[in-house]
Amino acid sequence: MIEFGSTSAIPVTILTGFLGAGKTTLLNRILTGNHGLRVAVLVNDFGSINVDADLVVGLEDDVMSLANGCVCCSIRDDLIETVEAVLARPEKPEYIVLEASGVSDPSSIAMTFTDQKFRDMIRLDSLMCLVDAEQLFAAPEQMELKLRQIAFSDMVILNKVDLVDRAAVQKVHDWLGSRFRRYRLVEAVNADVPLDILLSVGRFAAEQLETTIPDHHEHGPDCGCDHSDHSDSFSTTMMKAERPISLSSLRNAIRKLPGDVYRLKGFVFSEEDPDHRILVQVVGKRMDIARDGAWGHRKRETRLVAIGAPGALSEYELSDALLATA
Ligand SMILES: Nc1nc2c(ncn2[C@@H]2O[C@H](COP(=O)(O)OP(=O)(O)OP(=O)(O)O)[C@@H](O)[C@H]2O)c(=O)[nH]1
Repeated sequence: MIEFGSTSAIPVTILTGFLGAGKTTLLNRILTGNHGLRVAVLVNDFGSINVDADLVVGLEDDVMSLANGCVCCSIRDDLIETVEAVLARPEKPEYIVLEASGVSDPSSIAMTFTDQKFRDMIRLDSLMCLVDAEQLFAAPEQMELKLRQIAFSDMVILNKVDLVDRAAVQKVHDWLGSRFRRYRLVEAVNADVPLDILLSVGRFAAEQLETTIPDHHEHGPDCGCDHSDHSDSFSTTMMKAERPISLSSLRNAIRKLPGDVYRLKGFVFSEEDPDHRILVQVVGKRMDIARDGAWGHRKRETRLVAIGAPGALSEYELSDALLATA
């Protein structure tokens, strides 16, 4: 049985959910919310560029970035060291929020936070899972992971309900209801949920980690293999370019990406608007390309990261696809 820390322990909220479900969006809501807490933020991106850390509002120097791996496995030690560093700060945080990578298994992360080592210092408050109402049934080969992310959480935020009709929302409810005996769910648009169901709710219960994962008939029963570093299920590819690229060509190239590229995100130095950073967000087949702030003192360059099935895209193919047409 896992023991909880003392009541003076710093609460921790973990945000989990599949790639692109809305974790950073929720994190930003928490950070801009009216709670008056000194929050330490840990952001984990599976790819080698931590785009998310760059998108966290107003805390440029205060975000602890964990990139190039997943905190549930390959860079778990980095997570432990980062938590130790946060706890050693002269001005201790009053709250810790971790945005896990979209490929992570939350049970392993929860175990890090409930470890004896941190017993009196931190207390796992809640493990929240963002679910993308539009994309939940996309990439059925990843359903086992999506189920694990939901199963180990104490709250599901069914996000992006603006992108689907009520019948599709009901389909998600029915699907969850047929797999989980009990679950808590709140629907949201842009992860807009009340702060009082997010922070210091004390919902996490150690029993969550003993949950059995429902069968996922979409892809047969659990294969039982070792998902130790996700390399058997995911690959990540990065692209950097210093010369400006054409946005219209980029749009065309993105439309042609293979279907097993689940996520593409990053910043573009564009021909059309060279003074502003362009933010690219691709989740499944949905693409959003929008003007971000001025480059200011930042280096003008394109940095994009793609995550997909193993071998979905080589570095060469990504650069070729995105630059050849520039
Ligand atoms: N239409 C719509 N878009 C949303 C909503 N929530 C988030 N988005 C968009 O979805 C994209 C992905 O959102 P993020 O918050 O970056 O998702 P994430 O889970 O942090 O992504 P990863 O860290 O890459 O796994 C962004 O373009 C968001 O603006 C929503 O409720 N509705």
